[in-house]
This record gives sequence, C-alpha cells and structure tokens, in this order.
Amino acid sequence: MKTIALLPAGSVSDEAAKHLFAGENQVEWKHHRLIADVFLSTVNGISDYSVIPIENTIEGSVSLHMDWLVHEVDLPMQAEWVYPSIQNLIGRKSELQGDTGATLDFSRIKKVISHPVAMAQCLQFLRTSMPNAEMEHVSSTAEAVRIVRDHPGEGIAAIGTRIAAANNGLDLLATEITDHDNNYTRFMLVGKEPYAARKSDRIKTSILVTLPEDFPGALHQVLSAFAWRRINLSRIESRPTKKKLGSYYFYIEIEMSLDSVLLPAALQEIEAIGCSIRILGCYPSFTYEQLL
Ligand SMILES: O=C(O)C(=O)Cc1ccccc1
Repeated sequence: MKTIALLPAGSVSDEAAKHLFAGENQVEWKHHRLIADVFLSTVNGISDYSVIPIENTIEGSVSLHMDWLVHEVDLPMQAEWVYPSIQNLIGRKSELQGDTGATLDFSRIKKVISHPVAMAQCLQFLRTSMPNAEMEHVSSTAEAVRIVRDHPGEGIAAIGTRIAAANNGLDLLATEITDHDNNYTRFMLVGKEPYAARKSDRIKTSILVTLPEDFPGALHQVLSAFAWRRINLSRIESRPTKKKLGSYYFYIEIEMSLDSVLLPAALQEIEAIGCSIRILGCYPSFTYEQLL
C-alpha cells in the first residue's frame, strides 16, 4: 500500500495523480488544502509520496512549489509526468440568467477565484468575457469550486475541473477556457523511496548549482561541462537563494541518469571550479500518452 499526499479531490493534481497511479489499487490518497501540508505529510512520514505541480506550459515554473522543494524540505524527486490542464468556468447558471432565460450574462459575475496557475491560463478569456470581475487567488482550483458552492447568490465563479463542478453540484458556465491549446502541467512525485511501478526510457537528473562569487564566466563554465560531453539540458532556471539580494542558484534538469559515466564526471568538473551542487533527484520522466 502506498500513501500519496496531494491537493484536494477534484484538483488538477488529483486528476494527474490518478493518471500516474491508474490501475494500481493499493493506493491511499491524503488530500490537503495547502501545498505546504502536502509536502509536510511526506516529510513527517504520514505519506510515502507527495504530488507537486512544478511547471505549466503557459505560466512557466510554479515558483512557490519549486521554492518549497529547494528551501523547506529535502525530498528526492522520484518521477515526473505531464498532464493536460483543461480549465472551465464554474458557477450557477441560475445566477447569470436574466428574465428572458437562456443566455448567460457573464457581467453578473463579480468575482472569479482560482489557483494562480489556473487563473494565469485564462486571463484573456476573463478580460474579454467579464472585464469588470475581480480576480482572487486561492490554494487550489478545487478549493475555489468549494467556495463557490458555499456562497450562493454572491456572483462568484471558479476556474476548475469538470470533476470538481460535478462533485459540488455546480454548472459548467464555459468549458475549455484556457487561452492557448496544448496546455500541460508537469508534476513531480517526491518522497524517500524510488518509484518503480512503471519504467521509462527517459531518465532525468535535477540539480541545484550555486556559483562561486566573483568568478567571471562561472555559468559559462558550468554549461560547457555539459556541452562538450554532449549532455542535453531540458531546463535551466535561476531563483533567489533568499540569503542576499542578487544571490541566485540555478535549477538545472539534465537528460541523463546519474548512473551514466558521463554525468558524474561533468558534476565533478563543475565542483572543481568552486560551484556547489545539490542533487534533487534522478527519476523517470513520462509523457501523457506513455501513461494511457
Ligand atoms: O489547483 C489545482 O487544481 C492544482 O492541482 C494546482 C494546479 C493548478 C493549475 C494547473 C495545474 C495545477
């Protein structure tokens, strides 16, 4: 039996997690309202893994979650997979219908609430369909839908999944409202134990590199340690160390397993120039189709 911590039922994370663990009946889900509690559940040994959304096609890195992974906890990355992010506008049709019935009057929506990543995916839709509505961020799309359920008659709508609308007895006011197609979110499974339920040919390694101070060209040297070995990088991102203004570390995703001969040699070379390296994990990567 594996216990998995994740955001609430009906969240995008919930759909995505069920996609990775499809067909496994020995799974227990522990839903949490806040991503901090999702992480802490695994840190405290209450669950084996946490499911963390880390990157989205439209919004890019989910910085809050990446920062938790790096600064607050020490949980190795064990698998990553992508899942389509399909968002819908959810509320009560009856609140948006005038005397004449049928058409929905979106100008009656005073406020739209959702998770910041979901909201960011639908900004054009919101701007054109309800330019005067306020926007408010909450901890998940599922939480947003629950709030709409608990506040009838207040002109509030949520952005969330179809499942959340159905679970809460609410209507789909508009479907598939993201501003761009091909909107995917990348999820990470973190925990102490390796994930071995499925195999992938694509193995990645994630590291954090902190550059030495006053070393001109340090980042160039780091990148060249990978480049001349023809090691492919799929993501590189700088984030503040939170210790000093202007001090950053680099989060780097490498398309190679730590078990290879080449990668440990590249990492040694990088350390030799005075960089510090923290390995965040070496894990299989799955496409959406691979898990179908
Ligand atoms: O709020 C949710 O439903 C989540 O799981 C976080 C999220 C939000 C939007 C896209 C992907 C994940």
